Amino acid sequence: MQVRFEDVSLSYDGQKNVLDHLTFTLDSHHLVSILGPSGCGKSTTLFLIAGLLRVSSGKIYFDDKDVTKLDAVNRNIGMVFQNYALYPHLSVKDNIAFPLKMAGKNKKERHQRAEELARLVHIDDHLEKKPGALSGGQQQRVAIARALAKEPDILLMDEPLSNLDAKLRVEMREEIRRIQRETGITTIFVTHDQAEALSISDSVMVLNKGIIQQKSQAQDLYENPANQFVAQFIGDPEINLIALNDFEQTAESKLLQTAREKNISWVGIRPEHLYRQEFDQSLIQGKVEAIEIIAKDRLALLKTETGQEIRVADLPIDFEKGDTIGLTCQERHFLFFNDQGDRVVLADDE
Ligand SMILES: Nc1ncnc2c1ncn2[C@@H]1O[C@H](COP(=O)(O)OP(=O)(O)OP(=O)(O)O)[C@@H](O)[C@H]1O
Repeated sequence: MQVRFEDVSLSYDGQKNVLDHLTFTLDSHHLVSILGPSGCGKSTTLFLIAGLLRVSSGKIYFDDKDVTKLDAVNRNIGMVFQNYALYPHLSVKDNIAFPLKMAGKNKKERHQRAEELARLVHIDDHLEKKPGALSGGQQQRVAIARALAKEPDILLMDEPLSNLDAKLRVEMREEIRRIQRETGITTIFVTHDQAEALSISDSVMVLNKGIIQQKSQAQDLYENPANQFVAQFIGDPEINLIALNDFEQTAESKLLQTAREKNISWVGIRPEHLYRQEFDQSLIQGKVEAIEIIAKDRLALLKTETGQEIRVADLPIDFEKGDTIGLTCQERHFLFFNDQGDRVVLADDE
């Protein structure tokens, strides 16, 4: 089922738009993440799709059907929340079967379907247990199975992995991907965690302050951010935004000269794209302020003479704190931004 917003705005107080004229299409049978910082409007978007909130203006379509005014119960949606929301007094099997009971299905049918779904989410060894006897990851498996019980057209997941520890989060995100692929159900996954969104989604919609910043495939967000916000939000450690004036002019190329002519203010360079270079050929020089080595990750923090901080990742640490070193980067990795934070693609930059 395709989900389409047409110029949708939502205001909780009748004054300020929490979602501001959103227009987007989420493709059928895809897993799409809505990603953004806290308070950007992710859950609000999800609740509008679910029919738990009403738009202030605009229209929502499921395929060609206008569902803007349709109640939640008539939208055929499955929902999974952060806190699982299972019934503690019911067994795993009865939790999964509960929506079918409400729909008046007979016991045999209910149990058959619950067992089938339990197998799908790999919880079939625990059918008779109560939720309290399960781990967080197992409880979330039950919640997913329950959400799928009525064969919804769309599965909505609101930060479903936030309550799990780091290792389990990684395991469960792979599981969600697998379950989505096996069922083919259109899934909309809300998260503030970029690694989560980038790793499991067919496409990612980045929101900030109720406005869509970019909607594209994960790798594209990293390689081709539409603006400074996306460039800074995607990528860990965060991208360096270096004032063009901070570059050493001795090694300046034609591309950087063009950038100056086009009034580029900032050059974005990802920490992993910087490497060491002799002073006379380096783009930028800085004093090493800190070196951080955590397992396989190596990170250095430098400061230029003008006080600009530069993060460098994945480089051989053949220098010490206090050393001044030269750095450079291949031009194909430059990302140019103007003063308004918009991306500017220079002809030579293609
Ligand atoms: N019921 C409400 N009444 C008034 N304002 C609300 C209500 N729910 C959310 N908001 C506000 O709307 C904005 C968007 O909230 P929303 O919960 O959609 O953001 P979010 O991106 O899901 O954030 P988080 O990741 O923190 O859950 C926030 O500024 C929030 O304070």
